[in-house]
Amino acid sequence: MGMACSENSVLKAVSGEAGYVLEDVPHLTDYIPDLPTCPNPLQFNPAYSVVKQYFVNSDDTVTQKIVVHKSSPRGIHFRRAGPRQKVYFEPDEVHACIVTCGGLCPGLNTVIREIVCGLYNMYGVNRILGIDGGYRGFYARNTITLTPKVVNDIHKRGGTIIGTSRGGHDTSKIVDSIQDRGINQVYIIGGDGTQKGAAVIYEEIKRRGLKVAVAGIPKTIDNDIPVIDRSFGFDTAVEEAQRAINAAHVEAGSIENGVGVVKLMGRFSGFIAMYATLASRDVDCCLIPESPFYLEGKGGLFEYIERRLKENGHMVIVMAEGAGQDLLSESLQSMNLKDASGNKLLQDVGLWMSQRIKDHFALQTKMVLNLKYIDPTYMIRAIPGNASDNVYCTLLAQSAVHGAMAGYTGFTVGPVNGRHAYIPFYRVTEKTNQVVITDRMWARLLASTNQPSFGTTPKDVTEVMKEEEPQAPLLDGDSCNEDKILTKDIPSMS
Ligand SMILES: Nc1ncnc2c1ncn2[C@@H]1O[C@H](COP(=O)(O)OP(=O)(O)OP(=O)(O)O)[C@@H](O)[C@H]1O
Ligand SMILES: O=P(O)(O)OC[C@H]1O[C@](O)(CO)[C@@H](O)[C@@H]1O
Ligand SMILES: [Mg+2]
Repeated sequence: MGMACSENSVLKAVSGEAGYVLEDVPHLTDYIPDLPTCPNPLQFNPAYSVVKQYFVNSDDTVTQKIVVHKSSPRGIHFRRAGPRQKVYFEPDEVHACIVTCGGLCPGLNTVIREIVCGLYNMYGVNRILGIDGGYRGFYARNTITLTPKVVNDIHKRGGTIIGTSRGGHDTSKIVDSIQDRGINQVYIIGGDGTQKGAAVIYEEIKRRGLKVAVAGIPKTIDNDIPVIDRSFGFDTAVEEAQRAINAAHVEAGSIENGVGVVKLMGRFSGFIAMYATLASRDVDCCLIPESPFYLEGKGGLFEYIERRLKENGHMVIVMAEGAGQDLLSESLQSMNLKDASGNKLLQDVGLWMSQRIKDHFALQTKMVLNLKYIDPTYMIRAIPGNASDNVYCTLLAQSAVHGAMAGYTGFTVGPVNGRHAYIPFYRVTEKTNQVVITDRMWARLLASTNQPSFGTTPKDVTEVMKEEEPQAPLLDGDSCNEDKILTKDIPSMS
């Protein structure tokens, strides 16, 4: 049973006792009845034969909310990812393709590698194509044949061996190409825009009644995709950012009144800047889009820089690229440029800020200032995934493969409170996660940097808390995953 929800997608929800809700993902049998099944070939695989209860129980679900109160309803759950006893594709029937879209991210090649190896080694599938250069590659480019041999070493390289792009999403041309090539499993790796694109591809495939499974693997270096615990590549990016912050610290500490400014990625969310700052401990000020700040006057950034230099002789500032964009557009003429996907192009806040700091010290103070600006933006994402991201990418890829083989479609995969789950597209595209500045993680950061609150007084924080979380006190990271949008509309189906 389902009900209409946003755009064309149908909310497949099942409710149980004590406020339990399963937000399920679509299945090919929802629109193609009587599809034949066959036993999962994994049960004959010697590597897995020793594993007790290797197959996921068909009732297993993963809870979205891990912190609950005695009287809380059980809340939203997602279907647990993993291999099923029955599959809906014979191995030699499968013709899979993989596409990567949006910006680069460490671990992209690992996901590609593990989809290919998972399909080959676990399910005996040997027809897999890479779509060259993102969505437009479906209809504008030749495909790339992917085998375990071709992908063997690619996890050691940054980037994506099949290329990526922004823009160029023409749904009907893409689905025509899927149909013409006889593709029946589509693995789509990309960020929020890509997952929106995957959702419309799934809708069109369903409309045409095709036996084609569409699986999304969420990617974003900014770690701003809701529901999932974290996105792959984020850990690697934070680690790589340490090198830039170290360099800024060494430079600043070696010269009179040295200031190191480091700009990191994060258009709308400051997760990379926040985690890189917390990890480093050398940072005196972290500026993110979620936390407004100002430059001049009492309690402003310039006053803080002067004070830190007088106290300590040097300082390091880390900024997310989306921080202070309001200040920038006030002083520069706003350009309003967009990339091919329609994302707003930001102006270089790091350069602008560095110049403003230099001007302030030259014109308003008698202090010497030595400022070094470091912009490692692309260096933190054009590298291979680290060990932890590589393991994570393997699980994501295998979860996607198990899901598609089991006939699920129109889903994205990811860990929810540590367990991999199949999540409906709308859940990961309906909003973007941001750092919650009333959360304990941001408080930890402020305690570590000692930066000013820039007018965010305890009173303001209390007000925000009253509005945002009526009864939940500061739960670590929990408020990032709060969801208030669809749950109230779900009808009871018990
Ligand atoms: N609403 C949408 N419907 C269909 N396709 C979309 C939509 N939004 C974006 N796309 C397509 O998805 C692809 C990737 O989008 P985008 O460039 O915004 O990157 P992304 O997936 O959000 O990743 P990131 O932001 O991490 O770089 C593009 O080809 C774009 O045309
Ligand atoms: O310069 P590009 O390739 O468009 O990508 C830049 C953007 O991609 C992101 O990393 C998102 O993936 C943003 O943080 C950043 O602004
Ligand atoms: Mg995006």
